[in-house]
Amino acid sequence: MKTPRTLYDKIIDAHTVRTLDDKGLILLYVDRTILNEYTSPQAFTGLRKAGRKVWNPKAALMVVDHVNSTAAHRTDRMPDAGGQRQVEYFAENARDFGIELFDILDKRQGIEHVVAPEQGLVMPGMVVAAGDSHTTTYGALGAVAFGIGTSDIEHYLATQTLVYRRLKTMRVSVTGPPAVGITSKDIVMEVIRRIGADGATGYAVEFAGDTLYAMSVEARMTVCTMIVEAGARGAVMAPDEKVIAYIRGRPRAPRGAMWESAVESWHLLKSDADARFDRELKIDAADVAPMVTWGTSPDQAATITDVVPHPETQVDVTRRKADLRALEYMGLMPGTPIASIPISHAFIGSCTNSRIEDLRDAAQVLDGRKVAQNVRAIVVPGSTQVRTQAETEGISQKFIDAGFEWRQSGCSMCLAMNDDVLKPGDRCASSTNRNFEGRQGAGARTHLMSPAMVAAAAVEGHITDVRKFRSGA
Ligand SMILES: CC(C)[C@H](C(=O)O)[C@@H](O)C(=O)O
Ligand code: SF4
Repeated sequence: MKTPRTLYDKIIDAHTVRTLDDKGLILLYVDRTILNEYTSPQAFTGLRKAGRKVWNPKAALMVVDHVNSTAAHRTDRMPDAGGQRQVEYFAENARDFGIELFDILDKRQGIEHVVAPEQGLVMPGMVVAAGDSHTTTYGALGAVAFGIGTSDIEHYLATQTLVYRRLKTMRVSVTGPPAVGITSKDIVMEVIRRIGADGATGYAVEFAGDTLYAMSVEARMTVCTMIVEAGARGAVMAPDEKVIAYIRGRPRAPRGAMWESAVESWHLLKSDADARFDRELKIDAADVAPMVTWGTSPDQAATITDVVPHPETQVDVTRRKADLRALEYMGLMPGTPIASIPISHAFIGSCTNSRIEDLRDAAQVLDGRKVAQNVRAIVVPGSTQVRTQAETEGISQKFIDAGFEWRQSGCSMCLAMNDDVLKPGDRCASSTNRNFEGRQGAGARTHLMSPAMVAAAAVEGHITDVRKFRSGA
């Protein structure tokens, strides 16, 4: 009898070129990569020095996303000289190595993790590795996907393979209907709070359970993106009919007979019923409430009805110290209700939460309301296509009417690598995924939450419970 296998193991087995040791080290075939201007330059320099070519230029796409401006009328000039050099070298590499590039003025440009699914470049059963940790996003489409470092990018480009150590497997099952107004962002933040910022280190996480399958593919991308913040080095979900419908007809999706046979094989992609996972986590969706981070690590989070915790109640000494330091950086007193913390900025964007349905959800909260006077609110669509669609649907107008700045796409204020940078002491309600010290600018304070929660905070001028803005809540 065959040993039952997890979906992760099935996909990795199907891509194993050679076993390199008896502890899970393998030579792994990788189907595709996406390159950005920030992590790829050294890889190309390495190839140039060694006089190597890219093995299969068609299996890569280059997208500018981290360093570019998101100004409404942007040009192809980058905000600073460093970014300009990166983008110019990026274009030179695209030309010299024959790889397709979506540059900053291309109407298909955007954050790589939004663009690749949008183009139909990622499909179930694939292995996708790319120079950005949030590559795990593609797990939502049934691919095993993970971030790699610069030397691995070079190895991949030259050979289409990686020296890869198999991960342990963790299944996160979320079941039952969520309470009204709860998003997949709240669910993944709750998972991270429970298992900790290193809880998934060394694991590939498979998301399972009816809750996420009842949600859209975009909502599933949010959980697969953000599980990186628990240390996961890979994410995957068995594809269902929604995934197939999502991919059908996209520019790079197969067509005709190829499509039919692909779909047939995708139906087989699931973990065996009795497959054993190294770790299991079960969450009842009804227990999840809107989540907000109060600290400087994504697991320093609380529900909207909680208060900022008292570090002295923390038994673990290391965690107590980390909590104290975080509260100092965040300028927060223990016992302060989360739903009273004033903000100076509101940011909706990032690969975690900048897809069309995130914008629709936030716009619904904003409908007929205004951003509080002392708040600067910014919305940055995940791609130029998302931006165009939001304009067609009238969503952009709702943001503008409420007092949000309507921007061009890019990573923007998710990280201080372009001109969207906060000042020391600024406090931002943010739909992003990282709240590290200085992430949005030196001395700036980040509170992670769902896009709808950011919209609600923007309106009230302080962090607040979005459920009171929701009809039916
Ligand atoms: C710049 C890049 C290396 C980085 C990542 O890998 O995640 C960035 O996208 C981030 O979100 O911090
Ligand atoms: S949006 Fe943020 S998390 Fe996503 S790739 Fe860009 S910088 Fe990284």
